[in-house]
Amino acid sequence: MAPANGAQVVQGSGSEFPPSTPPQGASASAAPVATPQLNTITSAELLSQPEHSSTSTNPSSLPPVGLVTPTPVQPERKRSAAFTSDEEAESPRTTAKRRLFDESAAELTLKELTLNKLQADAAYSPVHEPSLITAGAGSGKTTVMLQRVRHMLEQGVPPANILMVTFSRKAADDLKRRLAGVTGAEKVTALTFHSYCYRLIMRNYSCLGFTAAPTVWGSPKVTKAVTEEAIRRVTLEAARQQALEWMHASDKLDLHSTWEDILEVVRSDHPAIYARCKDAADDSLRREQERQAARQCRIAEMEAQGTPHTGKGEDPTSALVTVSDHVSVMCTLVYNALYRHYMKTEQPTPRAGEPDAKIMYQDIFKSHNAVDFDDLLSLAVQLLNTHPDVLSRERERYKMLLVDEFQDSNPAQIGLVELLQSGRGFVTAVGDSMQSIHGFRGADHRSFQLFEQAFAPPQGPSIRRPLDVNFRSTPHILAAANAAAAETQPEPVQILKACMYDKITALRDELSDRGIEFQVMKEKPFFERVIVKDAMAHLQLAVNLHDDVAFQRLLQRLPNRLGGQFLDMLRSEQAALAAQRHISHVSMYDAAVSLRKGGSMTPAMQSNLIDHLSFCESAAAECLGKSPSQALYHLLKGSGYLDWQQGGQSGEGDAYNASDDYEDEASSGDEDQSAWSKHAAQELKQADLRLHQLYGMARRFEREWHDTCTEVDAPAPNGPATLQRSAPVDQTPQQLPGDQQQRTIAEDGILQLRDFVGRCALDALDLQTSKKQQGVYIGTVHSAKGLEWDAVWVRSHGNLSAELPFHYQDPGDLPPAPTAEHPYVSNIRKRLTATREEHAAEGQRLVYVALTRAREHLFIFTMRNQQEFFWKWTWKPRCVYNRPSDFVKKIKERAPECCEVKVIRTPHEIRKRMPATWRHV
Ligand SMILES: Nc1ncnc2c1ncn2[C@@H]1O[C@H](COP(=O)(O)OP(=O)(O)OP(=O)(O)O)[C@@H](O)[C@H]1O
Repeated sequence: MAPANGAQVVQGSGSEFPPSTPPQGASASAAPVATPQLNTITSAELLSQPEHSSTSTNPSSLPPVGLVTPTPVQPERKRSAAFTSDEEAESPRTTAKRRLFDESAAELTLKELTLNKLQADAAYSPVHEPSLITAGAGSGKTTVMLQRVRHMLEQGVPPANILMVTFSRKAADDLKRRLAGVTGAEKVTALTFHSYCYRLIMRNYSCLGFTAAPTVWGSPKVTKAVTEEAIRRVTLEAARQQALEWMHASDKLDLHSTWEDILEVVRSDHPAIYARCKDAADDSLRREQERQAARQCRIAEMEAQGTPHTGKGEDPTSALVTVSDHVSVMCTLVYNALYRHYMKTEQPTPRAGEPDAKIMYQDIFKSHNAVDFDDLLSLAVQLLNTHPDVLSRERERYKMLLVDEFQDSNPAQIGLVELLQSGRGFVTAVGDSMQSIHGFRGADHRSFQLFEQAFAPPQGPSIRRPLDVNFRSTPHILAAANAAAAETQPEPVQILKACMYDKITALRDELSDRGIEFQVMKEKPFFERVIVKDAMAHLQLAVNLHDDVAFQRLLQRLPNRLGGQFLDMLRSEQAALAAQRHISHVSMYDAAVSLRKGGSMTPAMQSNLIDHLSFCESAAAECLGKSPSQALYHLLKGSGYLDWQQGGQSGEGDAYNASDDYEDEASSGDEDQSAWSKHAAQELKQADLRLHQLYGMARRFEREWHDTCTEVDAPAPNGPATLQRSAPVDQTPQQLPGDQQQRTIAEDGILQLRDFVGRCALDALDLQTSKKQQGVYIGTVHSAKGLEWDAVWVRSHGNLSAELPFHYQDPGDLPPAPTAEHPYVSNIRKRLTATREEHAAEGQRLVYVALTRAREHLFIFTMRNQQEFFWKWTWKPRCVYNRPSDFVKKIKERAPECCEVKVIRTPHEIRKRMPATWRHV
């Protein structure tokens, strides 16, 4: 039988590998486990084949790092077949497009792949043994991980017990996609670290002190507002403590005195100071009121002219500001005045223990029943550490754990893996230290060592499984990548692919001959669209009435919207209620209920408020027993939003071009829709394609959810008693009687809805990529990690390391640190000033990742001159001269045979035409 990659293979005999033992817990008398029926090559055969001379598994025969050993053998891939076979029958344009953009055409399915010896060793080692697969880019690490899952399934591990974890949603989807066709694989769970943690927290929220399943907040706007609020609260609290110390002589004050008490004492003991501060604070209040009044007038004028007020520019996070600004200004002024006063009269005593901004920050989230995206991991670890029952349930549920891209794990992620697998080690980790590009957000470069310390048996054999052949890129591409990263010692890899350098010019000629245009995909992310945000706010409110961001959004976006004047009343009511109840935060919903009872409003406002609240209150009940897609439809209908959209009255400035980013997720793979579901989908489609797309996402989520959550969950402390399901929720399960059945379906629905809302919140924060196959994918190197394309264009200017999310800055360029900087702020400062060496090394790895994404064609652009905006205390445009990146120079020096240098346009033209120039390669 001819192997897919041109190598001769023999059927695996089973004697080559240690015989597999059944997974722990299986009966000792169980029938012997079948040897994997996959083609394998013995090392002897490998060595005996001339075309594989460079793939010897003897480490001493590996070429020196940075050198490439091209061989004349090119593995036959599906892609190659597609290039030659039916080409004549197709129009030239279609063929060329398919060649460039059809990712799936380039891929061999798992069953078709023939693993080499090292890959087979790694994939088929006993499933209950820990394994650390480390190798360079394109060497098949992910492929081996998937083969290992397939092996586990063949060994009888229940699919529901297998959890694959990776770093982005796209990568998780990709794992599932590549497993398609393997029996049982649809029930295997593939999640990102964050979504796993969110699921865990959502099912056990009360153990962490939440009142309901928390909402995930992570958008930069929200976190910035919370950070500001936390810093303000910390500053005020520190000032309060200091003011108390200065005024210790006053018998009217003690440790628990509030700012109101302090102000009262200042008013009686220091009337002059008080009067000065009060005047200044009143002045600032008056100015704020004038600003608000002017804004109201503008809105009223716009409405009178028939111009819809879109709410654009309004900051939904302003809802987070709960401490009255006026009080805050007053306190700061008094603090400063007291400081000056006591500095003159006596030596101030040193401050007492500083309040912690991080704790304050988390408290603010908790008071909103929300969690910060970045805290999901540490909260999950905290949960598992403090609740052994939850931990043992999780260990029981996911016995087998496989982690991709392990080099990017941070300490919390490593801790999570250790917790879930401590004492047994049914865990496989896969990674490449050369591709560690998340150091800026805390990834720990010692992750492999920590893994070995945790799971390798002290005196036993090594658990490292190296791989040695790059199956992805042409020799020239790999030589260029190795040259670019030469100083950072990449894992050595050899080449199995033939040189395809001559094809680069062929591709260029082909493109221009056929008039193919590049389609640039740089859409506004789906979850950033106004209509999608509106629809999501409906769902968010249904699962958490106290989600202020969603509450405020609907307040201002639904047809009977309540304007800015009402919002001001609501905020004052929130502050008043919080003060009255001696708590830090009262939700907008609670404040609105209080206003409904007796607020001084106009009758129109009153009636709109009553309508709005009755919709919000019925939303949660409405969703009980409904799947996310059903809930979405019913909520949009119930609030009047759907009809409003159908009437085309929303008048949003979010013009939608149907060809932009629409994917018909509702129909694909969803053939067994009920008549009701078809009708709902149709109605949503008529209203707006994006609503239809969201509905499709919900349907897809439901199918996956049922695939991966069908086993019985042990009763969670706050979750439903049972989660038994075998049928989709729009069909009635037969096995449960009466009330119990009703209750289970209802609880199941709300749990599923929460899960869906959480998933969408995480997706909105994940790297935004389109799933569209057609067109050029444009993204960051970070978002391209783990993926591959036939042709890759890399834009380089200066140095790619300048593209790292945290720029290196000379400490001298940073604003001077205040004398008493809070530790939280100094931490951020420290991250900003990572050493120049650390930054440069991560930049080099970034280059390596970028270049190794290419299968056959790699273009690197360096612009000599370009207009740039750069940050130097102010935004200023200026034209800068770019010296070629260091890595471009390195490639030219070390691998000159690999590159062709070509000037494609004058700098002026490039400047004028970017990004359209990308079309004219
Ligand atoms: N034994 C094999 N025969 C043929 N092709 C293979 C083999 N192993 C892997 N490949 C192909 O090589 C390419 C790279 O594989 P994979 O993505 O698993 O590598 P990786 O090591 O995870 O890469 P990276 O570190 O860059 O993410 C894929 O197209 C895969 O199908």
